[in-house]
Amino acid sequence: MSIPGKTTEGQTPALLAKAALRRLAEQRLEPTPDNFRQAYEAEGGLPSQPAAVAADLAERDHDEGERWSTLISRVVRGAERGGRQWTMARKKESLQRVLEGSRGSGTRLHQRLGQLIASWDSDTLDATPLEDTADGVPAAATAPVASVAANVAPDAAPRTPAAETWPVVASHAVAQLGDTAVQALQGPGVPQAEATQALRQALTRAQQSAGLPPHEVNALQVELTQACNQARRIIDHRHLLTSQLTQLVSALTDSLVDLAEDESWAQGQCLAMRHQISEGLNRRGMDHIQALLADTRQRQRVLKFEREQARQALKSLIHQMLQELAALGQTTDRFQDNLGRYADTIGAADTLQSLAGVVREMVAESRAVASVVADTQQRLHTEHSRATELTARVRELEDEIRQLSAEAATDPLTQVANRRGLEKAFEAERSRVDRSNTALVVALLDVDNFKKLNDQLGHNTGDEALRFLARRVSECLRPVDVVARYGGEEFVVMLPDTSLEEGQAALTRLQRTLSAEFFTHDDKKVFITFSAGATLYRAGESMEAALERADLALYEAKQSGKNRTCVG
Ligand SMILES: Nc1nc2c(ncn2[C@@H]2O[C@H](COP(=O)(O)OP(=O)(O)OP(=O)(O)O)[C@@H](O)[C@H]2O)c(=O)[nH]1
Repeated sequence: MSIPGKTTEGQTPALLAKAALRRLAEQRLEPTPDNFRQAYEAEGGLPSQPAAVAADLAERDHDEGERWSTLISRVVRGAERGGRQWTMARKKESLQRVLEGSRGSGTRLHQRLGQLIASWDSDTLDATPLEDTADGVPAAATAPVASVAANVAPDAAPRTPAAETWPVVASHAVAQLGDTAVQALQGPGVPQAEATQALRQALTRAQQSAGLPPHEVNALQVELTQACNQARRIIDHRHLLTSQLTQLVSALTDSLVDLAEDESWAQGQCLAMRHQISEGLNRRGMDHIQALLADTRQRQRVLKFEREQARQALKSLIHQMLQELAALGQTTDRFQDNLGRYADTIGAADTLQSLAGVVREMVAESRAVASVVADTQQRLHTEHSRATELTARVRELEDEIRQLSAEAATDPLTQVANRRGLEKAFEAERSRVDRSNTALVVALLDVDNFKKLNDQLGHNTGDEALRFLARRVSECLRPVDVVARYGGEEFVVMLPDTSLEEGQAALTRLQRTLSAEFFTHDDKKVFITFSAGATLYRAGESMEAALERADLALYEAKQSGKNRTCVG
């Protein structure tokens, strides 16, 4: 610090120093060298900045001017240069935002302008052609625009600077999307392995791309686009295969009808399969149809075995009867022969005694023949009854097997109608409503907290709960009402000739009844409730349309506390 020897007012340096210390004390400032110098200069009426400081400031000012003029030249050049992603309008808009968002700080303004220009610089006209997104913005432009927009957004509530968050989010997104794509590509085959490897490599390079020069960024973008196109081709191909597979299964179900031993057996199952396929491939539907087919197959196998046994028994019975008849024939033939012999003997008999002997023989033999005939008759009668029984059983079994096709319309677990049965019933109800112009309530029922029940008491108890519910609903409603399992823990109920208010009241009554009951499973008492949504069928609409409204009402019932019926 330089202290001048004498002031203009003739005060000595010692006096000035004392006055400076007093000033510091009055202003409660610490006696640091800078504070003391300023107080000393103030007391002495000296210029407040020494020449060295002024020179220093002038130098800094010059540097600052240089820095800004370089930056502004870059802004001007950048603004004049065309770009693929950074259009003129976008550049103008971003520049505006940077200026508005950094008004309070020159340093920040400088820094953000620098970032913005760097982003413009990385956008060159020879970049790889990009695919347009639906809203017309080039897909690859989204990332830089988003990142810069985030960087230059005006400050609002305190938040982490976008420049710090964006790389973290982007890196996370790349990792997650990469994993998802790689998983989607999984499968045997060289193309899959190649596409997976290409995608992995491109993504790894993308994650390490921070600070790459513009031309390398462009190369990386090309690599990423190629890897994604390769992956997309494989996934598209998979979609195609799935739809072809669906068509194939559909064609197979048709030909199964022709190949089946008895058309009606296969027909029901094939119709159920075809119906399921037409509804689209979903996991629940596929599980359902597989269970249905497995159950039907198993029951048919048992019935066919029984029928075969009955047929065999009938065959051996008929064989036995033929033997009996043959044996009888032999006996009667022999008797016939003997009768001729007896006639000769009687003709030649010359004494009463010899005549009596022949007659005795004849009577004995005819008694024996009569007894054989009676026995045979008795046996044939018994065998005939047995054969009649067996024939009836074979017919019965064949009827049962045939009936299994009808059971493709019945849910094997709950024994109420399944979807196919429901559709049939709906068609019948619909034409009845159209004919008689009466009201039809369509309701969707859903067991409450069923997942919890399954989790806590086991899947078997869950199945039992569904059986119990289906039984109780069927018992409590009128015989004309239709109950069907819609899938999982959902049931559809159709109440013909019923107003919406009556339908709601009936379902609410059912809910109260059920709330007071329980079923036992493995010695445990199990209580279940259900929520319902009901709607009035509107003439001409599809079942799905009515169920959609019922579903909305069901949602309301669930949301408003469950175990209740809402209408929609
Ligand atoms: N035991 C058994 N469970 C089934 C069957 N079909 C579906 N489920 C189960 O039913 C449960 C349905 O659960 P969610 O859809 O979450 O419904 P929730 O637990 O009843 O909940 P809320 O409907 O909101 O009351 C799932 O756990 C399914 O696995 C079935 O045939 N048997």
